[in-house]
Amino acid sequence: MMFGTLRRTVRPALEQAQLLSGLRKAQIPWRHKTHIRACAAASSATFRLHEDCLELSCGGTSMRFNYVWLRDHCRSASSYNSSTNQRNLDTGSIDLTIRPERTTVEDGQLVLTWSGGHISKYSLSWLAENCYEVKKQSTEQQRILWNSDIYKNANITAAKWDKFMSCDDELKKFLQNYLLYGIAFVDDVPATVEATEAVTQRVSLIRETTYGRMWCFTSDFSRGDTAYSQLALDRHTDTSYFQEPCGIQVFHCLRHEGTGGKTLLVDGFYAAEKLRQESPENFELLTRVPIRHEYLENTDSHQNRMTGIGPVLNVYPWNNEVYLIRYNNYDRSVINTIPHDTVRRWYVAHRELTTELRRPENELWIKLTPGKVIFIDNWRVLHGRDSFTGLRQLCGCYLTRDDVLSTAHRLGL
Ligand SMILES: C[N+](C)(C)CCCC[C@H](N)C(=O)O
Ligand SMILES: O=C(O)CCC(=O)C(=O)O
Ligand SMILES: [Fe+2]
Repeated sequence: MMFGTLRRTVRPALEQAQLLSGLRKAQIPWRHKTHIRACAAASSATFRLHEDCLELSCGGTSMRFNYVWLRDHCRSASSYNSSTNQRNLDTGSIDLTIRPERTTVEDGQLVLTWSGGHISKYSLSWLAENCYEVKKQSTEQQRILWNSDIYKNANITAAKWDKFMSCDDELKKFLQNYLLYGIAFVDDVPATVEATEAVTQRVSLIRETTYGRMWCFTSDFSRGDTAYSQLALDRHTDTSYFQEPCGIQVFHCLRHEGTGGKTLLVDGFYAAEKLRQESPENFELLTRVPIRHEYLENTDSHQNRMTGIGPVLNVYPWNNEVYLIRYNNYDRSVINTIPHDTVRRWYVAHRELTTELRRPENELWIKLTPGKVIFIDNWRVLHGRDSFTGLRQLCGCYLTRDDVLSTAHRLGL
């Protein structure tokens, strides 16, 4: 997370643990466990000063804090502006061999006195929430991974247009579903581009791309891409050719007079976790090999040339949690950044992931009808469609993930 960009209060560690235990565990077969000990609530702790770090033991957890880190994270008024949530301290001026002259634990706080007299105080709960030892065992985002049965049995209700547009609680419930499952619906939306735009703006900012801000498309080959045909599209994520693929895709079927055209949804993280369990080496390879995706369009009215580079599975290095899947066999470009033997192993790993993604029990098929707007987490859930006949008109747009998460955090999620 970039300093200064993300200004939000961090959910207290214990609250996060409670949220986790409140989820139905049986539905999250491959969720990483969060082990947050009672430390956050503890008012006392013992410490030891090592050569390059302070070791704090509280509530059965041992945490190690580097001395420069401690000085850098001082929350005193001169070091940190708590009204803008930004650092005042010049990190470049900290002596890299700094050590505290005096160390005490009083009233649930670690108190350090540095040479020169500056005093830093850290609450034990803040330290517990922010130490590596806890972070490496927790997830950044709680999710319920699903296959078709799990999703259907969860009986998630769609938000309703009227309530959604006026009531923050309805928006919050919708976003909670979106965060947990990677898909969420709003029903009874007027079948117009304007209403679709309004429903989207209730969530966050629209991300303009080469396809426009709000787009409306049909099988007219108006763009150089298979989406603009009547052909079936296998499961994929969109805009994998962006350095930062769009976070969310919104679809609203305004009209369909014909057959077919059902929407396919697959939880990419469910498949990825299966792969991790069954072939850790193949999973690991897909997190390491950089893959290029490309959008090359050269028609009379549109010239585009875009390239995005990144592995199929993106994981946070400290806890191995998957946070983004790039999977688009149509737009995947030439593989030329790895030697031939790694290429061979990559195809094996990719095949295994493909097998998981294609298991019929993992497929959720939905017929989008006028009035039903779907929001898809394009970093997690793959979409596709059945071939179709007749006039079929879809409108929608993309959103950036950061903006949507920010709305969710504002609502306390
Ligand atoms: C959604 N909309 C029709 C506007 C664009 C479709 C983009 C298709 C592209 N192959 C991709 O997967 O990113
Ligand atoms: O036509 C559809 O249902 C979806 C097509 C598609 O994958 C897209 O527009 O991104
Ligand atoms: Fe797509």
